[in-house]
Amino acid sequence: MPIQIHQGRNRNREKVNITIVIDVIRAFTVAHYAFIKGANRIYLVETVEQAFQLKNNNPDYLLAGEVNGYPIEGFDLDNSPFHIAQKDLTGNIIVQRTTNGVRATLNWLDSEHLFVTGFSNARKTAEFIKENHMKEDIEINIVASHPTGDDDYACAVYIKHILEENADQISIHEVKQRILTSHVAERFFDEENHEFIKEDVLYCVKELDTDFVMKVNSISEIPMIERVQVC
Ligand SMILES: O=C(O)[C@H](CS(=O)(=O)O)OP(=O)(O)O
Ligand SMILES: [Mg+2]
Repeated sequence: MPIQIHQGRNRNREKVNITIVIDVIRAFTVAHYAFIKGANRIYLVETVEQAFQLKNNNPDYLLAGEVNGYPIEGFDLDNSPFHIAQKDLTGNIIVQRTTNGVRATLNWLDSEHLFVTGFSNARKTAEFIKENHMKEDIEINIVASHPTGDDDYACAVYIKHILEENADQISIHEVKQRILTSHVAERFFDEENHEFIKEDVLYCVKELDTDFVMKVNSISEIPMIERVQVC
């Protein structure tokens, strides 16, 4: 059961059975909260233009995301888990465009099973895969989507430990510390920088006990994240 960790949003290898794309700060923490707040599905798009095109054809869709971390003019939502957590998104369809998490995911659509997660749903995702997909010869690819950020990499190592059944050898406190002290987190703690709020990173390190995982439906015309219930 080879499990490899790959860092960065670009693709480096052939098709695998299972890919888990991680974006802790902040895209897939946002996605997790969006489902908690009632979102129905999340379409993934590469560009801002594609997002606007979808909205033109479907005015009810909510556009969410960022470019290099900054909110996008004309979008309904930014890339803040803290802000998303204040919304009621019951039944809403979201279109997400982000720099790392979404773009990395779009590079792995040919995986037999493709999951996305932040830290908030990492354990649940790893346990779901362990229970439902583990076979001797299965190849698992864990993608830490930020090209240099230790937030995603630390979470990838955490997931790998759970999948390999040696979670007791990793300290969850250390994983959280690595996220909090990653260079990606820095600007959220900079009090001079009003574009970024520390609450976001604090939300990103909260492990939540929810009853679903986030799986990508890649045969849909536009790839989308769906909520898969865990028994
Ligand atoms: O908005 C974010 O937190 C980041 C921005 S970036 O990594 O600094 O470009 O995007 P994400 O795709 O959520 O990592
Ligand atoms: Mg990120």
